[in-house]
Amino acid sequence: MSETRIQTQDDPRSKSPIPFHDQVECALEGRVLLNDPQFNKGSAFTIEERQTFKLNGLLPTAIHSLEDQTKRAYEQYHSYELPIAKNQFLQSLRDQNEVLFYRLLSDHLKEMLSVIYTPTEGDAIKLYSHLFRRPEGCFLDIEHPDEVDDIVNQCAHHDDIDYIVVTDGEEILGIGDQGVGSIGISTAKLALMTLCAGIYPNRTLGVVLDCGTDNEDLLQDGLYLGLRQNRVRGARYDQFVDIFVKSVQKNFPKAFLHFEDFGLTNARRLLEVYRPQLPCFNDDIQGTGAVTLAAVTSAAWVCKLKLNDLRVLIYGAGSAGTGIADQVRDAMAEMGNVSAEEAAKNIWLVDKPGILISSLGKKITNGQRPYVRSNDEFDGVEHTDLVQVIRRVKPHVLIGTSTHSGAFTQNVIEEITKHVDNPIVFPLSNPTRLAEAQPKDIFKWSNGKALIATGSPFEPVTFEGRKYIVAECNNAMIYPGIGLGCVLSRASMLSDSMLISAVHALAALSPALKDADSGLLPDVGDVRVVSMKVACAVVRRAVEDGVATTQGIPRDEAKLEAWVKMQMWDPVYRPLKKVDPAYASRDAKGKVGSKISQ
Ligand SMILES: NC(=O)C1=CN([C@@H]2O[C@H](COP(=O)(O)OP(=O)(O)OC[C@H]3O[C@@H](n4cnc5c(N)ncnc54)[C@H](O)[C@@H]3O)[C@@H](O)[C@H]2O)C=CC1
Ligand SMILES: CC(=O)C(=O)O
Ligand SMILES: [Mg+2]
Repeated sequence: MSETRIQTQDDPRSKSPIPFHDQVECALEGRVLLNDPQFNKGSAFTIEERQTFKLNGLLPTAIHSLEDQTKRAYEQYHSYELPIAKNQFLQSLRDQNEVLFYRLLSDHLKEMLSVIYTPTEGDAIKLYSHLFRRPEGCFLDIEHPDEVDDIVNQCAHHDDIDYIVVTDGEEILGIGDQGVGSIGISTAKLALMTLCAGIYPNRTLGVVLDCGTDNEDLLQDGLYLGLRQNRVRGARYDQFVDIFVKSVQKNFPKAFLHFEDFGLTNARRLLEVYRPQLPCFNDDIQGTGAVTLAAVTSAAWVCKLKLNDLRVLIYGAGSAGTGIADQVRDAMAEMGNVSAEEAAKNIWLVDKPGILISSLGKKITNGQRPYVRSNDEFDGVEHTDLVQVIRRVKPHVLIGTSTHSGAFTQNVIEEITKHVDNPIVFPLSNPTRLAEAQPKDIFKWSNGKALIATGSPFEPVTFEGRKYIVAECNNAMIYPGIGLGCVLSRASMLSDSMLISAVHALAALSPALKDADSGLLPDVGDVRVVSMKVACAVVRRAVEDGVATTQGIPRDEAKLEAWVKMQMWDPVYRPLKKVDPAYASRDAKGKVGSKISQ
């Protein structure tokens, strides 16, 4: 939306990278206005607005508040039984009235998060070509690279885009290659950016790079909406991604680029290529690494152990697994004042071939290489037998990022419990059905000793009358705050130290610091406050690292918090100001002509 700014020179808002919003300029009227989710207020349009924007006769007489509308929408939400139907209801609300959509979700975040994110969004992505009604986001296909630049520019609502999520759809939320339907992960991650961190919804862009799909079910599906061909790989793929990134740099030089759910062969490689070139981030590698390190840090406090004394075993050494390994290694190195190589000795990786040892040679990926062990260390051990590996390593921490449902068996949990007082066990694979173990089983098999966090939400567990809150260790707890911090500081890059600052800020909010059974990470219902605190830590570190380009960022802690909060978008209706279409900025016009909806 285009905002009218009313400021004095001393107003702290004059130094804000995100414009302040007293009023919203709008050039639309009549049905076109009602059909635009960005401006539509439905029954909440005032008498004056109904007159000014030619809405009389297009709405029932009564004027309702946003609170009334939220009540009605909540009732409607509950008239659907299946999570996927609830997901589709919320999607249609988002298509109709953006403020109401975000308000409903903000008021019921804990209840609805699993419906708009993992696991239900994974089902919606899988069914995308069958449930499709209205496009949302930006679709770029590898057969038309010369159109990328124009489309990227046209798809944006606003000339100033703050945050872009892009996926190529190869490894979606633990359910593999989902082709063009993966647009749903970009738009879902953006919805969370707005909900959890107050990023302005119209200053975001969700993108899918349609490079084909290797998912046979999709290729055989007559209703499939993407490119019906196998994935393009190699030089042509790299060129296509590069054209997209260059287009982002050209059209939206201030934007932060978030890579999501790229496949194993590309995720880390692309991050390494683009990290020095523009402010960007891979959520599955860095976001997952950061949130997991925060949960491990908080578990170490509970166990009264130092982080760098922990032995960590990671099962499933792909993007998420190696991202966690890197983050934990770097934190251990910093804390112990030792080299990364030395710190890596505390981390063991297991993948399909079993424990990663040097004789695996070319099967080892670049991301796994720092953690490869000598063959001798595992002499006499069946390399693919997790129980035997645990017997040899005696880990304090066991993390699952494998998509191998049930891999943490009773024998596995009993074995780890033999060697340490409180095993730290995180089955992080999504969706729920792919978790490496059920928290209630881990708790029972460890005699209530385990400290547990999961990738998808789980109910609290009980053992002998004791109730234990299972923390949701999902990157959604941290990437919104990191993203907000980068956007507000207009950081030229996301440095490693900014990530570590984000981790410390999150870990410091752990409820387990006060009560060991109350969860290793804050409750998802508190994520907005968490994001604000994480953003402050990221902004502060960006200034210290000299990568912040925003001028006049407050140094004082309380002022910094106020400055961050002030720039977070809230789902409330703002007065609409009529502007002449001929003079309106692009965002005041809403979607026009052939623009793809966002
Ligand atoms: N909780 C969170 O915040 C996050 C969770 N995840 C979840 O982690 C899982 C993995 O995601 P990515 O790392 O992106 O995928 P990926 O494909 O990059 O990595 C998966 C790894 O697990 C390995 N693997 C598969 N089956 C195995 C088995 N039976 N034994 C040992 N290793 C096995 C694969 O070879 C691969 O190296 C997914 O379920 C995903 O949803 C991913 C990102 C964030
Ligand atoms: C949470 C997430 O990013 C994933 O499962 O891929
Ligand atoms: Mg992901």
